[in-house]
Formats: sequence, structure tokens, C-alpha cells
Amino acid sequence: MSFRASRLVSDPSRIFDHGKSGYDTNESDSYDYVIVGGGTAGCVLASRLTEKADLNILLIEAGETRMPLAFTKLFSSQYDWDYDTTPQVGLNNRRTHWPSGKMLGGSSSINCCVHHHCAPEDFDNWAKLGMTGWSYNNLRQYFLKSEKYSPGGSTSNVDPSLRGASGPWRTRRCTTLPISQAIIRSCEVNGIPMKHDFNTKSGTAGVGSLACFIDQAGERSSTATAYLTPDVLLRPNLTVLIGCSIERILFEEQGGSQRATGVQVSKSPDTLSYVIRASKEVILCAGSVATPQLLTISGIGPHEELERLAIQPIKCLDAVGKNLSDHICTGALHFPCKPGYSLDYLSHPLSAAVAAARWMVTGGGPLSYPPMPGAAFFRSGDANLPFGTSTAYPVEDLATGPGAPDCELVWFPLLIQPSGQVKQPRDRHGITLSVIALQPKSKGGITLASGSIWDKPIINANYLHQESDLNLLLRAIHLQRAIARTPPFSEILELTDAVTDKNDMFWPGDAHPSTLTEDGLRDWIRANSTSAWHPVSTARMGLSPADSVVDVSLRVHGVTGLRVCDASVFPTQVSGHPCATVVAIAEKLADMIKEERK
Ligand SMILES: Cc1cc2nc3c(=O)[nH]c(=O)nc-3n(C[C@H](O)[C@H](O)[C@H](O)COP(=O)(O)OP(=O)(O)OC[C@H]3O[C@@H](n4cnc5c(N)ncnc54)[C@H](O)[C@@H]3O)c2cc1C
Repeated sequence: MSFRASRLVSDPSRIFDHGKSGYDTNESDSYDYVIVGGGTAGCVLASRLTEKADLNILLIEAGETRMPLAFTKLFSSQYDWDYDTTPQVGLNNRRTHWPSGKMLGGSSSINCCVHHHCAPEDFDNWAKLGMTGWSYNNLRQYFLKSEKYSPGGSTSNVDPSLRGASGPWRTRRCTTLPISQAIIRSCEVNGIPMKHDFNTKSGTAGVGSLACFIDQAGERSSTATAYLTPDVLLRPNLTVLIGCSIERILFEEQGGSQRATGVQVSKSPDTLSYVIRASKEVILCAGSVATPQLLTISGIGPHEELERLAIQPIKCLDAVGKNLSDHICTGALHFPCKPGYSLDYLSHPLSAAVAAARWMVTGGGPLSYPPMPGAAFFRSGDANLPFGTSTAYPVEDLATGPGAPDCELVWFPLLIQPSGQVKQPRDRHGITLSVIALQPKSKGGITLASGSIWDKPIINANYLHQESDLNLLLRAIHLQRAIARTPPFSEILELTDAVTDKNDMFWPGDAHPSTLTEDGLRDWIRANSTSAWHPVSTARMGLSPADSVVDVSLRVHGVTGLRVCDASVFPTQVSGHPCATVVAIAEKLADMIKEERK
């Protein structure tokens, strides 16, 4: 096959050898590996596999090229798949918005840039479940291989020798506002120990500043900007096809089993479809929603789902689309603060313009700050923490080990309302806190709305279906209120303890104590809690085809030539932010494939 000069193409006909009018067969010559989805994992794999000059790789991405914009500006735009869940019974029948990156870099191009290894126990637990090769010790080398850490920023107490130094992915501690240090101190006073670096073997429990993937120029380091650099895109053995969607994976019977031999791709439902061949493997990296969708449309899914939509079965695998686990937050708790301590002034156009100019000239200033400057990882069963009387309500201990957290407190140095339910008062300043349930008991699933990838699938996360999850968030509200009443954080706040209207944005953060009934708080959680946008496990790794989709080599059970590599393969949920784990998994798979080919 002859390659054209540019390796980044958006017209599928350009990767065919048939010439301008030769689309009659609509079939290309073959690539060794076809990677489906140029997202977080897909970019890593494409970059690492093409380090071997004898491997010919095609990366196909439904979205376009990367956009270095503030993350919320991309929501519901052309760069977002813009999913919604079904009405969630546990959330008073509300639908919740699920943004998901639709561009090179995928969700690493749209997320909050928190760089987190999660808890070592998460991966040791994977190994205990039989996932040989996936313990923390196995994965740590890949966390470090991916990373290029720049010392400095808000905390000088990070030991750089424990960070990756020569990987492509730029990480650092960004400068943050003083209020973040005040919150950290108040958490410590309440019994959460200081943690200088959440990403070491010593575990992640504690409070401190978060690392982020924002480079020295103040720009997001997505897996597209980090791994698909201009040099990589010039490699003759890499072709990147953008703006094209895989419609299904193609199989042929070979030697008594079904082998994935290629993909069907198109720019839109109304344009020509092309067939692209993979001589070795198709690697599915389409993310936790699109991966189970594509598998099922291609004939690999639960028997009843294939039958319902009259899809020709290739392999019945019951776990496709099941075991969906997503992190759920309390909802945003707002606390009024003195002017000058938060970033709310940026809502004025003039201040925003000055900040934008500063960012463009120096790469610094408030627009280079990470959206989430710090966090506290703790356990909902910790008897030393101020959960008030809510400890009377049972929470099942689902943390992955004695040192692993099941809750994360995050804060934003301004008033934000992710669910958009309450109108933000003008000229008010404040801080937003929220606690994420890291090991929720409630599980959901993804099913098809139709047999076409052009229709969004049905997402049912089953949030707060389990009482234990609701009780955990209830405890977390008491903790957040206690931290806000502890100096030095409390000295920056302007609490009145007088808000009685449950629809006021400062209830329950600044509520009059008489209004704080446990039932009222439960109602508030159901009306306000939101997704933390960390869906995993919808094509999970496991030993048995009865309850998992891929084996420990990430090969789909019962077929050949097909692997999955993205957040959908997590055997279980992780206790934190999953992006670095997705990157580590992709780094590991690239090494496994290179090793297999020796
Ligand atoms: C708003 C938001 C904030 C988040 N914040 C953080 C954070 O701060 N830190 C953190 O660790 N994690 C965060 N996460 C989670 C993290 O970003 C994801 O878990 C991770 O990026 C998922 O990687 P992936 O490779 O599984 O999927 P993705 O990165 O989503 O990649 C899937 C790719 O496949 C493409 N695709 C899908 N279908 C097709 C098709 N049919 N044909 C071709 N291409 C297709 C998509 O366009 C996409 O590019 C956040 C997520 C969101 C949405």
C-alpha cells in the first residue's frame, strides 16, 4: 500500500489505493493493527506501537483534532458525545449529563486534568481477583513511564525521584489560590493527615494538592498532545483517520473460530461506508460507553440483547455493557466567602479578558490553575472524622483495602453548580465543595437503543440504588460542613448559619442548624447529586466469559484478533481519577504486544 504525505487524514477515501474514482470495492489494503477510537488509550497505543517500524498502524477517531480550551466550554459542543443517563430513580428521576470527549485525546482532552494513580490496593485487588500482571507493582512502572513530571508549583514537598521523568505526558503541581492551603489545613485539623504526593507506593489516603496534566505553558497535556506529537505523526507506519466512525467490527470464520478481520467505517450515516482490514488485530479503545455499544452491534453481547435487536451473534458474552460503575458526588455544597479569595471575579467580562490576555502572553494566571486544586481521600467509616449523628446510618465498607479510601473531598475556588439546578447569585463569592463516593455499591449498565452506532445507547447508572451509597454521601455532607467551620478555612468564609430555604444555593452549606434533618439532607442529595464522570467496567477484564469480556491479555473471550483497551476493561472501580490508569493500561498493552511479536 502506498502512503500519502500527510499521516493525519479526515477523508477515508485517502487511505485507499483505488484512486479518486476507484471506490467501487470500498475496501482498503490491510493494516497490522486497527485502533478504534483515538481517545485517551488509543493515542497512547498508536504512539507506542509505531515505535516499532515494522508495525503498520491505523488509528481511527470519530471526532476531529484537539482543542486546548477550558474543559466546561467543550461540554455539549461538537467535541462532546453529550450523553445523558436515563431518568435515575435514586436521583428523583433526574437524567444526568455525561460528557465524553469526541476528538483526538478523547476524554483526556475534555477532563479536569487531575493526575492520580488511585489507591495501590485497587490494583492489588485486581491481582487477588486473578488478574495476573495487573497488581500495583506491575502497573507502577507504566504510571511512571508515561509521565514527565516538572517539579515546582504549589507544593515543593513532592519527591521528584518518585515521579516519572522521561515520559511524554506532562504533569506538575500548578500554582493555586491561598484558599486551597486553608482548606487543606482545616482538613488536617479535623483528622485527615497531610499527603504531599497522592501518587506513590505509600497510598493515596490523606489531604493535599492534586497533581495535574497541565504543561509549563499552562496548557492541557492530553494524550493527543503528549503522544501524537508532530514527530510521531510523521512516522511512515502511522496513519490517523479523524472525523470517521467505526460502524461495526467485521469477523470471518477461521479455523473454527470467529476472527476480527477489520472494521466498517463512515463519516456519517448518509455517506459511503468503507471496509478497512486488520491483518493482526482490531483494538477497541472507544471508551466505557461506545466500546460495549460497538461490541454488541458487531454481534458480541448478551444473548437477550442480540436477540432483541436481531443482531447476528458472533459470540454471546453476557458481561458486555454490564457492571457499569460510576462515581457519584454529593452535589455541590456552596459556602459564601470574603471577596478576593475566590475566582468568581472572572465572571465579569473585563476580568475574564485580562486573565485571558495574561494566559496567552505568559501561560500563567488564573486560567492556568487546575479546576480542582486539591483533594482529601478518606474513609467513610473513620471514627475520628466529624460525621455527626449520620454514623448511625450503615455504610458498607467497600474500600479496596484497609488503607484505601472510599470518599474523596474535592473543592473548586469559585461558585459552580454542575447540575445547573440553582441560579447563581450575582456578585456573590464562594467556594464549592463536593464529596465523591469512590466505591459505590450501585451498579448499572449500557444497552442499545438500536442496532446503529449513530443512535446513542441507553445509559442506566442506577445511582443511589443502594442505601449504603446514600448514607455515605449523607456522612460526607456533615464532614464538609464541619471542615468549613474550622479555621483557617472558616476565617475566609462568611458563614451566617441562617439559610433556611432549601432551594437557596447556600443550603445546606450555610444552613440554619434547625433545618438540617437527616431526611431533608437525603432529599437534597437525591435532588442535587451528580456523576463524577468516571464510568468503568462495561467490558471488564476477568477470568471467565460468564462474567467478564476480556482476559488478562485484554483479548475478547471466545474470538480471535480482537482486544479492548480503555476504561471499560477495569475489573473493578478505582478509588480516584481513572485517566492515569487508562494511560498505564495502554502503555502496558503496547509492551505486551511488542513482547508477543519478538
Ligand atoms: C468531564 C470529565 C472530567 C473528567 N476529569 C478527570 C480527571 O480530572 N482526571 C481523571 O483521571 N479522569 C477524569 N475523567 C475521566 C477520564 O477522562 C476517563 O476515564 C478516560 O479519559 C477514559 O479514557 P478512554 O480511553 O476509556 O475513553 P476516551 O478517552 O473517551 O476515548 C474514547 C475515544 O473513542 C472515540 N470513539 C467512540 N466511538 C467511536 C467510533 N464508533 N468510531 C471511532 N471513534 C470512536 C471517542 O471519540 C473518543 O475519542 C473525566 C471525564 C470527563 C468526561
